[in-house]
Amino acid sequence: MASLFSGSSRAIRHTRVSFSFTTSLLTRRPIARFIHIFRDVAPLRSHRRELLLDGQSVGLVPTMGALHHGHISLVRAAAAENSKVFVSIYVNPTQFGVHEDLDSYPKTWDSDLQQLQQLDEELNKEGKGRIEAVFAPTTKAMYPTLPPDSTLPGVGSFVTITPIANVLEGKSRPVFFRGVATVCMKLFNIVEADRVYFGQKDVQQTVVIRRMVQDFHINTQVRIVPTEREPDGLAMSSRNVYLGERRHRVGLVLSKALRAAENAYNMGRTNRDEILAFAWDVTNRMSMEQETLEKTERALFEVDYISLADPDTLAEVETVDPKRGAILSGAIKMLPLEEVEEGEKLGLGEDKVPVRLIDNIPLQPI
Ligand SMILES: Nc1ncnc2c1ncn2[C@@H]1O[C@H](COP(=O)(O)OP(=O)(O)OP(=O)(O)O)[C@@H](O)[C@H]1O
Ligand SMILES: CC(C)(CO)[C@@H](O)C(=O)[O-]
Ligand code: BAL
Repeated sequence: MASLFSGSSRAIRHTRVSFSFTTSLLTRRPIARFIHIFRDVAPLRSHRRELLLDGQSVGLVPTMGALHHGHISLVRAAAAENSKVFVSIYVNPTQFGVHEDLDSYPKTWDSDLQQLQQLDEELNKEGKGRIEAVFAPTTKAMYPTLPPDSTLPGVGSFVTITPIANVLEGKSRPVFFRGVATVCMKLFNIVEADRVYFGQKDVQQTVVIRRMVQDFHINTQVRIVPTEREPDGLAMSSRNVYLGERRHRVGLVLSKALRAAENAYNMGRTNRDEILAFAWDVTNRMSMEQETLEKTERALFEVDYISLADPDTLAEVETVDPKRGAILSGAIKMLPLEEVEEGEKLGLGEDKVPVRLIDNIPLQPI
């Protein structure tokens, strides 16, 4: 098996193979095709320059790894309208608060590469754009001068997008969007993609990124890809691996609550309190139901927020303007299980890790 590295000596030397085959029209012999892996900025830039001179279009999919179908759908969207796709995999420290789950964030490098390799082979068969490179930078490459700082005062160079970054997720995670905007600015400057791809699941992130691109005149198009869900409706998320069967089942309360509120809007309601009452009814009932159960049967959760907000500013709205639509969103924290049963299907970390779940439904303008 060949080792995998980009054309540069400074790129990662990873012992796994990551290549797919493309067939030469002349010889009909398979030609090994590498997905380049870059760990540093300079070799990626020189490769990017070659692609530019060759007239190739580039789509960038920023991720933190632990890839699932949600990420795959972003890569597919990128491959549908670009000849080359770059996927970044980097668990960015500055978007995690000091007490958040940076250390326990799932890391599945081998499986990530395998998934990308398999997807690239599918894209080849479908005649779509191809996965050209994975950018998995070191922290020194991403934060070249000062080490990344996650404290609120924050020493270093940061991008802040206010007031959008201060509400909803930003209220509970005060450094989150500063970290996201900062790392995305770096990624956009490094890759200089024609288009960048983000998931609807992290709706506030999409609003922050759109605003950043507009305000800083970044020369890229922002594309938003619909939320991929499990068959039961749970929004896919890398953190779902921490949910065992019990917390997964109870965690569905969030998507059900938002769905109930969406139905109220679709039935003609536009008043905030009326719409949100349907969502709160679902979460309150589930909460009460869980509290009556034994510790070995229940999964407790806390609702952080349920919001009805303007699609562009995420400011809360009193009435939905049907011409603008709105964003219904919510966040809950699944608490660790108090007691587990023998043989119970547990998540990674045996369901002792609290898990924050977020979800949203865009209320479409009519
Ligand atoms: N279910 C999903 N459907 C569509 N896009 C998704 C989904 N989940 C994540 N994404 C998008 O993938 C990109 C990378 O996200 P990330 O790597 O943080 O994964 P994640 O599943 O959101 O992880 P977590 O929420 O646990 O941090 C983001 O643009 C995110 O919105
Ligand atoms: C956009 C992102 C990759 C920045 O670290 C991250 O916030 C994510 O995965 O959604
Ligand atoms: N998907 C957003 C990254 C985070 O929650 O940290």
